[in-house]
Amino acid sequence: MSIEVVNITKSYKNFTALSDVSLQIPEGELVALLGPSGSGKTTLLRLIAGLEQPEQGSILFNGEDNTDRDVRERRVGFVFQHYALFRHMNIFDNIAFGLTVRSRKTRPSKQEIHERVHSLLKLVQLEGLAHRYPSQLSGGQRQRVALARALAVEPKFLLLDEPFGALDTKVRQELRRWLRHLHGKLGLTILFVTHDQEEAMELADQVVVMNEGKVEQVGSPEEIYNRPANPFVYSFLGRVNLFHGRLRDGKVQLGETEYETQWGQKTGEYPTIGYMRPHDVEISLVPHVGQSVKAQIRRISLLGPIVRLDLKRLDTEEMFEAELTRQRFLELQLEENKVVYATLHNVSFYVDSQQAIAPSPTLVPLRISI
Ligand SMILES: Nc1ncnc2c1ncn2[C@@H]1O[C@H](COP(=O)(O)OP(=O)(O)OP(=O)(O)O)[C@@H](O)[C@H]1O
Repeated sequence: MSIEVVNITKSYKNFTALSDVSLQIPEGELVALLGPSGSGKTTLLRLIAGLEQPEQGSILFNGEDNTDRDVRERRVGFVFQHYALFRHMNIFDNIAFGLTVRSRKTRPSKQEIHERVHSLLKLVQLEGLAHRYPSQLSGGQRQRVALARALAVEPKFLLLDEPFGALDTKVRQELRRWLRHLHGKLGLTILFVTHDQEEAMELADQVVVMNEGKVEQVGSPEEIYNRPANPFVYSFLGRVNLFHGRLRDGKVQLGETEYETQWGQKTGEYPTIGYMRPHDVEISLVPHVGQSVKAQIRRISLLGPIVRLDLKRLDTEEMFEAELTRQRFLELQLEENKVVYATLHNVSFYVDSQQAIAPSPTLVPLRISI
C-alpha cells in the first residue's frame, strides 16, 4: 500500500516538531527516515500510524484519506526500538496476541492461528522456539519476534522505529540483511526510522533525510550521497572538508587555487564555501600545476584498508582530511610533517546567501564537481 503525507504540521505547545512536511512512499518500497536526534522522524511515524493527530495536513493510504481514522482502523504494523514483548507469555502467545484479542466475529479459528504463528516463526527463522519466554531469547531474536507479531495481523504496511537500535553492531548487520531479504519476499511497504546513515544506505530503496522538522532531500542512497541537495545533507552523509573562498566574476578563489564555475554571468563578489569528500583528495609528491595545493601532514591514522591524513593547507592554513588506500600510502612513503601536494576533486560550491544574496539562512548551490 502506498503512503502519502501532505503538508503535515505538528507542534507540541510552542515547539514545531514537523513543519509542512510532504512525502510520497510508493507501494512495496523499503524507505528510511534518516536524520539527527530531534529532527521529527518518530513524530512522523507516529502520525502515519495514527498515534498522534496533526494540526494541519493529511495522510493518505492508496490515495484514501486516513487522517481522522483511529489507529486500529489503519491496520499498521509497528515495531519500536525497545519492543516490550509480554514477559509472561511465551513466543507463540506473543505472536498470536493480535489475533486472539479480536472479537469472536473476526477472530480466526484456533487451527488457523496455530498455522499462521508457525508460518511466521518459520519466516523469522525461529522455528522450535515457540515455547520459550522472551527472557530466554537474545536481543536480535526478540526483535524478530516483535516483527513476527507485527506481521501476524496482516498489516497494510510496516513502520519500524529504530528496530535494531539497541543491538550490537554484528547482530544489527545480520538483522539488516535479514530484513532486506524479508522485504524482498513479502513485497510489503516498509518505512523505518534510523539515525545511522550506513543502515539507511545499505537497506533502503529511498532515503528521506530530515532536519529540524523538515524534509531536506528524498532520493536513492546513490543520489543523496553523490548529489546532496544542500550543505546539511552533504555533511550528514559522511565526512566532509570545507574550504572558505570567494566567488568573483564566475570564478571561485580558494587560497592559491582558482576554479571555473558555470556562473560566469554573475557579477560581484560573494563568500563561498567549497564542500568535498576526503576520498576525493588526491595526494602526490609533485605539484599538478594550477590545481594542487601545498599541505603538511599533521597526523596519520591507519584504519584497516584505508589511511586517513589530517592535513594543513599552507596557503590558507585550513585543516582538511584525505583518505587513501594503504597501498597508495606506502607507495608515497608518507610520514607526519611531510609536505605534499593535494588536488581537490569534486568540490561542490555553495554561496553563503545569508551574507551575500538574500536574507535566507540557507546556502545556495552553485555548481557540483570540478
Ligand atoms: N510529546 C512531546 N511533547 C513535547 N515535545 C515533543 C514530544 N514528542 C516529541 N517532541 C519533540 O519534538 C521533536 C522531534 O521529536 P522526534 O522524537 O520526532 O525526533 P526524532 O528525530 O525521532 O529523534 P530521535 O532520533 O532522538 O528519536 C524533539 O525536539 C522532541 O523533543
